[in-house]
Amino acid sequence: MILCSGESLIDMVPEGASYRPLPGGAVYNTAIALGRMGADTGYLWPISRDSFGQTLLGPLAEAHVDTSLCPRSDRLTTLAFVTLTGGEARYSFYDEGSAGRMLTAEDLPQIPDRVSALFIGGISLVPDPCGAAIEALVERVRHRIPVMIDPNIRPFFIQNADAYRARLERLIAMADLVKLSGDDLEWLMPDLSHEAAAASILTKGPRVVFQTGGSAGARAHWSGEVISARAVRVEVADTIGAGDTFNAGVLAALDQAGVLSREGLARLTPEAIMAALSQGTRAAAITVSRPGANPPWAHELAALPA
Ligand SMILES: OC[C@H]1O[C@](O)(CO)[C@@H](O)[C@@H]1O
Repeated sequence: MILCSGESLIDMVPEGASYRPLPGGAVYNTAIALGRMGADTGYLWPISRDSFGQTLLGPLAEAHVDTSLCPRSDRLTTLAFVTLTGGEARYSFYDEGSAGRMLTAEDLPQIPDRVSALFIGGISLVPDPCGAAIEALVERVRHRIPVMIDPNIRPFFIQNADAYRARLERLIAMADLVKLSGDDLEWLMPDLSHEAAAASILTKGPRVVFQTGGSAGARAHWSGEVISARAVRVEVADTIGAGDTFNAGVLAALDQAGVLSREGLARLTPEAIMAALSQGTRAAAITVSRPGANPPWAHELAALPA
């Protein structure tokens, strides 16, 4: 089971003069996308007992995502108010004292043996105590199973840039797979080109660094090689959840290829990486073609022309 641990929240997406509440959160979106693609998926994050908590549980159940490891909380669900400029999304987060933000390492459940990979990322890596809790989780499992991280950096959310940078450095050094967008790479290494920054991250420990570039497609930096995939051309509704869905495509494809394990990643092939890039970009194309983070089901992915 691929376990996803990180924020779920409600995206308040502009609609006319008002907002439409839609389930979201980077890691939640990845869990939903994995479940919809048919991968054996679990989710670990505090779920509020408020009505938005119920709203978040519905899609997880529909996508057959195992939520038995999710602690329940009397604190509120995080909200993200979204501004859209030509489909490009920006976020303002309301997470002070929320169910997710207040997760501590002591709240973490025992991780069962059936968990075969861990995916982390998003704004939950930024503040404490939840950021420290995720770090503790990674330390507990990383010797047994592969870890993928997508920091999905939201600069306005970061209050202590030095502490966050230090945390990302530790997490990237512990991770096997890293995904970064062009914006993430610019934030991390403003003096380098995206290519050079991604290649440099590869030297910090991960086996593969995935670099996404929106309509320019995606690349994988691996063992001295760069493997590229073109983006699928679609009419963009908004970019919410594109990277999150890409991550799920990558993980699902590596899982299907039987290489999503510590030993498996040691025998990665260019073909397996290409299949991962292709599934990631195809899945992301469907998500951007519709409002909010609404990842594709397996049949929708299969129906997308090559
Ligand atoms: O998690 C932070 C934000 O990023 C998204 O996941 C999109 O990538 C949104 O659903 C959420 O508001």
